[in-house]
Amino acid sequence: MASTIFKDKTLLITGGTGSFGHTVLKHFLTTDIGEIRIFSRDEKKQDDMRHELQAQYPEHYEKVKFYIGDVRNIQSLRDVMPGVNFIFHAAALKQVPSCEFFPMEAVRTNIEGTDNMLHAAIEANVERVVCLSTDKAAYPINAMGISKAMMEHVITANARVSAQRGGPVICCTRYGNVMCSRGSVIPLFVEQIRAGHPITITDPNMTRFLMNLDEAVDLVMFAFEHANPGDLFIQKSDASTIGDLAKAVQTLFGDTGTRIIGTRHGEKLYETLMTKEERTRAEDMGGYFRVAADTRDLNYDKFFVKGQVHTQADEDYTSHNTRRLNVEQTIEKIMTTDYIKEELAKNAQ
Ligand SMILES: O=c1ccn([C@@H]2O[C@H](COP(=O)(O)OP(=O)(O)O[C@H]3O[C@H](CO)[C@H](O)[C@H](O)[C@H]3O)[C@@H](O)[C@H]2O)c(=O)[nH]1
Repeated sequence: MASTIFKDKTLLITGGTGSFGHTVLKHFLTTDIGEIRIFSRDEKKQDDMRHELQAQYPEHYEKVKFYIGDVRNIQSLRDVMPGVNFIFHAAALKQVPSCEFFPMEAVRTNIEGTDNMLHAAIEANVERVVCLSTDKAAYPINAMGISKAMMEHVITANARVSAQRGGPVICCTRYGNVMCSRGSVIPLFVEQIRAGHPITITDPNMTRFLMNLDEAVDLVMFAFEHANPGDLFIQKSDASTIGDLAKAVQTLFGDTGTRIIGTRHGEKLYETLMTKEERTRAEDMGGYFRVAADTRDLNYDKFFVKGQVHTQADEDYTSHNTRRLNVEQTIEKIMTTDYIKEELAKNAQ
């Protein structure tokens, strides 16, 4: 990727050892970017990443610097900030079941951690911050989604203050399920098939937006380039039913039967990427929507205008009403991931 905007600049990725961080490195490491800082808690994951980079990118790996820290600890964020130009904030607790059982942990990492990061970024005069959220934050019903929804509000509030003071441009992205990410359903199906077990389906009629990691990075890059303070960016995404997703995986890896297990804690039948209320302020930008922040202050009286007041659009933008992939198209979509390509290559050996 040619990225002159990043020439000689320093990019910080919080939660940088995860799948998103790996994909950002794949996109940026060989460009003219100056430095990439990986900030995360787990020294083992950092060490693994360091060795991987040394082997894969012998000429570029020294651009990557590792910082142990925790977004819950603002001092560790202050320590990583000097010299940072841009931030991609990916650090989060993102598993629905674990947040359900430990909701305060989600509060500490997703809400307080994001507030800490933004304060440290504002203090350090960073130029731009893009935060990563999830569809589960729209009309949230589980602790993970609720914590991410609050995170989005923390982002909007800090973006407003930062803009007033000429500080960093802070924005947010929201996306659906990243196919084949750690612990997600596609790798689970593949393992079940390999073990000769039937694959476990919660509800064949459930739908999910399907996105690959490159698309997630593209969305973050789009937000980075186009953001006004407080904007929320959403990528238009396709979806499939879990029944069709299961058939797609079985077509590629074999059919060992299916077993219905029922909906898990905190799950929705479908996900919402953009609510009706957000749609009234959304701008269609082709492959993306921009939902502008509400820039009014608390003095509402002065904004009153006569005439029709739009408070909601007709419909939410959901995984039920977006473009629905059939089994063939779902196969094509999941084939875009490195995971599926690598696992099919193993099968061929
Ligand atoms: O054995 C299973 C497990 C899951 N599913 C279904 O498959 C879909 C996807 O499930 P995942 O567990 O892969 O993903 P979730 O939608 O539950 O979301 C989880 O995985 C996402 C990966 O993109 C994010 O990490 C998110 O935060 C995390 O909670 C859901 O409809 C789920 O009901 C099954 O049919 N059978």
